[in-house]
Amino acid sequence: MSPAVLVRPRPVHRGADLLAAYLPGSFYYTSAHGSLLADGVHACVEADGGDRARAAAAALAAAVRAGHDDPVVVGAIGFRQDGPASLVVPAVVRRACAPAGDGPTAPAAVPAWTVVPRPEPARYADAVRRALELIDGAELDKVVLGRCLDLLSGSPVAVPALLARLVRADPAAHAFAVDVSAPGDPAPRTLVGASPELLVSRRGTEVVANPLAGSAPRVADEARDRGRRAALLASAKDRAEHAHVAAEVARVLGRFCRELHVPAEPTVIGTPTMWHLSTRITGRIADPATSALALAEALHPTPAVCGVPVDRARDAIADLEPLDRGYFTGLVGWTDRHGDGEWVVTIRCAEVCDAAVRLFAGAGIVAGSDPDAELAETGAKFRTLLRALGARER
Ligand SMILES: C=C(O[C@H]1C=CC=C(C(=O)O)[C@@H]1O)C(=O)O
Repeated sequence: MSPAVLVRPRPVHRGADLLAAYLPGSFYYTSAHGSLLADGVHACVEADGGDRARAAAAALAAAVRAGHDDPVVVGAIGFRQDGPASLVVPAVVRRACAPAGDGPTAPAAVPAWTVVPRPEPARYADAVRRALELIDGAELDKVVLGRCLDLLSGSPVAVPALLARLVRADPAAHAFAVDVSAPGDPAPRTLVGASPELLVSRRGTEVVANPLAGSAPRVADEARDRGRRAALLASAKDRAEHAHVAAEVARVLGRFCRELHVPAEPTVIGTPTMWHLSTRITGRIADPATSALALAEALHPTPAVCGVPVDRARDAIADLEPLDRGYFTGLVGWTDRHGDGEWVVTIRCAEVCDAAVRLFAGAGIVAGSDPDAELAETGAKFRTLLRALGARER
């Protein structure tokens, strides 16, 4: 007689089905490694002001004791340590090994959007000038300054259709949708985006981070587009901007890894809208108790979203950016009870609440940055979301 089946095979879903099943309130995440759709709340993970990795590990252990057979912590953490966070152990998690893949996507309806830049573009360029003064005065080496676009439509935004367009537009991106509703919100609030930047992943002992910094907007003409890519790779200013991030990510991961491979030179990766300098760093974790979320918390905020030195950059951001970033430039992802997981930098994203959408884009400022070019770069970064929303590009 054949032995009893002790392990029930976990249902494996199709990536496209998980995307189709997403509804606001769920957590959705997809990358080249697969997709995850999570529903309901088994437990909230609370950790005021940090050590969320420890709180997540405790919540996962409690979920196992309560009989949850495959608990995962999913969610988003804001830019500031004392900022917002939305982390839960969901009641139900469905996974697909493959990403969402191709599939039909209804073209974006073309609603009449009212668009308000915050701050005004000229004020953003002024803030970049002031950051350059701080850099000239040797107070800072790098700071990332962001700006927002507030869009208002005549009717509520269909978040599932927006998410599907983001996933289909760039299957290589890490696309996500997270419920970030807060008390006082007039309607459910969703953080939705397609980040090109892997903060860190851990699978077994393998650790991967893929910092990006140093960017050029893409153009339709192929020859000019190739020229921009080559110019980015040759740009001393962009290489310096990138080196800060790669060095800091390598330094932090070096504390946790027994092997670390850091390529000496950046490469260029492309999204449909941008070229970016990229360094793929790989390592082997020294202590298996260090979870993907613990690594992510140690790395955040990297100089891809904050700056160097980090405390002065934080102060400069607080002084020079008129809006609180909230979840923008934080992290989104998941971690499981084995410590495996994947966390991305919360960029190329928007918060959607009923008919209102806030987009965020930032750019790294270093010696040699040009305020108008940084304004144009942030404008180009908005295109990921503007295209998916069917709004006019700016
Ligand atoms: C802060 C953003 O991008 C960061 C990540 C990649 C490249 C960046 C840059 O070239 O400035 C930024 O550091 C954003 O897209 O909003």
